Amino acid sequence: MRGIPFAKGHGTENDFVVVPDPDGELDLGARLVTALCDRRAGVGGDGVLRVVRTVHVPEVADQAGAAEWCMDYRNADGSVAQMCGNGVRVFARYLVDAGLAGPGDLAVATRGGTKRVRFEDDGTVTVDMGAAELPERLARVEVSAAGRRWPALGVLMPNPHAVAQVEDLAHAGALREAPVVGPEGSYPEGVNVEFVVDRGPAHVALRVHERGVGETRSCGTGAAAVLVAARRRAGLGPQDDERRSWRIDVPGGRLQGTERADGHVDLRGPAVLVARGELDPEWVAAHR
Ligand SMILES: N[C@@H](CCC[C@H](N)C(=O)O)C(=O)O
Repeated sequence: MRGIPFAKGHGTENDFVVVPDPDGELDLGARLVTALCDRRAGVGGDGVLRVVRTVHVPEVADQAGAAEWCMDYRNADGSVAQMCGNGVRVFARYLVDAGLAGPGDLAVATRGGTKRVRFEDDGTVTVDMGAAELPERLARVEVSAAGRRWPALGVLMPNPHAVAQVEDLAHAGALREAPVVGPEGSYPEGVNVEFVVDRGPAHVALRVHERGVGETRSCGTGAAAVLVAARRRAGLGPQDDERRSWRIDVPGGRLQGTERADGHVDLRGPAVLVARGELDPEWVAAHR
């Protein structure tokens, strides 16, 4: 029996198992996703990126005219999320590397809408992440971790984030458990939490605890949410030209975010393919 192909990649050390399934034939249940992401008994990753033609994914099939390929993203616990900002760069890199797309700009369908991707001359990849939403009901949430509590800003990118400005990233503690975000019920579908410190003008650093994963080395949608929160904190809106571009340091590297006048955030960063291989079909069958 032939093995099922896969690749392994990362963007600022937010790592993914990439599983090509062009015609939507793979039964990618939560059990298999969890097993693939297991760092000891599986391939290991923060999530899975299924590479599938958009027409075969009913939730996003309306994007098929704009984007041939859909990034079907799953968190390491098997849950589904709207978008993955680091994942979409790795996904685009995979499409080109596998000959499924040309090397020019391309569009990727996601549950969070169609994303435009651009390959830069220096090898980095820029993604139009769309515009952040800052709902009034999430304007004053609160994050608690390691015995401390901070006010936070809720940002939808479009997946849910709570951004807390802290004095020291170490104050968030070990982050082995999810930070508590209140008031209770603010995020009925769970939340990604970013802890942020200022590093200088238009320069921040963050740590993140991701919904469905735990602490990760980077989060692209989180970085975009942090950029928007930082600009708003500085009194800057999308129309303000001052400090549009920010350096965003994450534990796994550096991202660059730019808020455009239309409110969209362009996020630029690395996209690395590390390995290709075949999954043992018997192992896959045992984890369905
Ligand atoms: N690491 C991702 C975000 C992945 C989804 C997130 N855990 C969620 O459930 O919303 C990124 O780079 O954006």
